[in-house]
Amino acid sequence: MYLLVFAVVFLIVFYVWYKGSYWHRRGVPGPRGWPIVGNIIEHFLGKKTLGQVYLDIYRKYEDYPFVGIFKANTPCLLVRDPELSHRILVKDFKFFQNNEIQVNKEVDVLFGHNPFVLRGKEWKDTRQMLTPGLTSGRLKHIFPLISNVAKRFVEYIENHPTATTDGIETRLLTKRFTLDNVAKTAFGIDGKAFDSYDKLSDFMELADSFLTPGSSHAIILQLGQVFPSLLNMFSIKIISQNVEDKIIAIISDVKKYRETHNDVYKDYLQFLIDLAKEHKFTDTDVTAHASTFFLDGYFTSSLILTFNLLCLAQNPEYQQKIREEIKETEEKNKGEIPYEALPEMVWLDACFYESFRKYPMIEMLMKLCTEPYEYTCEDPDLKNMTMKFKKGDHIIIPYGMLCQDPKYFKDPEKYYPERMMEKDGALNKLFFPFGNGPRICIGQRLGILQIKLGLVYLIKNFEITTSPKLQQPISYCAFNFMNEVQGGVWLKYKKI
Ligand code: HEM
Repeated sequence: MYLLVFAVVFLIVFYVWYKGSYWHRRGVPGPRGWPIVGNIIEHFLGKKTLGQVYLDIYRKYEDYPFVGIFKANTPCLLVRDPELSHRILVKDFKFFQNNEIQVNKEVDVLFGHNPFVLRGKEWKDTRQMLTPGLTSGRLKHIFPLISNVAKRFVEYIENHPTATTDGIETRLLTKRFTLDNVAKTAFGIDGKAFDSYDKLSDFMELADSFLTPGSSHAIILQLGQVFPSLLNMFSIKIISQNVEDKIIAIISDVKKYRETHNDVYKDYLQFLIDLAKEHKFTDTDVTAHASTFFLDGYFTSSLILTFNLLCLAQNPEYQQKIREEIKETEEKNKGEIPYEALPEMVWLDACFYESFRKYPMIEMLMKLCTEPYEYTCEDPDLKNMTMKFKKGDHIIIPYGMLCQDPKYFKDPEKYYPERMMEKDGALNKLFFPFGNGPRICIGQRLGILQIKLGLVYLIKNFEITTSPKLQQPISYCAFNFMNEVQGGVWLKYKKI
């Protein structure tokens, strides 16, 4: 009996030691991992986001090009050397083609068609097929639709009962704007997001169930992030059947309407309907691709717009610089801000990217090694070490951590848009808010367009300040895929 107990205890201890020493056995430095929780106990306890836990480790190992850590029971390599990140995303992408998250397309029909979760040839073909729907030429047609939504956005704030008193919770406010944009441009319907001050329209309710902190979708997505094989292993759907059915029904109705009316449409849905004829898609396929636009276009852009407004409310001198730039641009363009003028607005551009840096939407990109690869660090500031990647290795690209590293961004806590005006300031090896390389965000032009247009309309019409209801310094909700502000972002809007 004693022998049996001893053998069991020995096996458990050996197992714990063996699992926990995984990276040491591969010659990679890093903290020891504990059973089940790995190195992310603070995340499980709700004290920190996953990104904040990684940031602590990133800072602790400042001389190393990479660190071996454990995300619960999954060993992951936290890359610190920006050159290695660049090689993984861009130069040597063929060795690291897949994102970590895996979704069963048969089970999760809508999310499963998103290029972000697709792999191999299917990813390549889908991406190639969808990209022409988001070119600059197509966006020019979408521009007037978004401008109209932006006008309603302004009216909504003008009449908002608490705009100048308690302020408006701006995370929800910006979601109203991007939801109406997405409803119009991807679904061809009116999202009715600005119809009420306290209630959500049906479409908004549907959309808000995705990814909103605490919602079942958000929790499942977060679980999928911590335990990457879980979704696939147990055939768990991120988008519930109920939501899926409703979205499919909306698209089928719009499609039927268009088939019986001869009007000309130039939106993204029409691009998909035309594509469907060529590729013999079902309604479900069309809906799935429209949902990619919906999921990726609605949530991300509203979050970035919120952070932009927060930064400008905290730094009114930059708000004023953008206001003057809007005036100058309008004077040159007969009182209008045309599509072509947006990229030329240098203060708008610098403030946009600096907000992105100061408040990263996500802390990291998760990648998988798809073919063995070897890398030797040659940065004189980091240890001269070699990493031998194996197929299946999980990799953390520390996008948000680089943004907060004083080695690369002086006084990272400071909001200083001028840094983005310096040569190569905005997009480079250290700063890649839309990812980089062959998997770079396909919707970045649309994201930039709707955020900048929203900013132009709001800054032109309102003086934006922080409300006493805003909890400062801000903190993030621990259990969320993206960085969501705890307690909301309360800002005041005074009509100019
Ligand atoms: C400001 C808004 C946005 C931000 C910050 C953003 C950011 C990102 C990031 C960081 C990635 C991962 C890139 C990588 O793995 O290297 C990504 C991928 C993607 N984004 Fe966006 N995005 C935004 C808006 C949009 C919009 C509006 C759409 C669609 C209309 C979109 C569609 C996608 C798709 C389909 C992918 C997957 C690409 C692939 O794996 O091939 N995004 N985005």
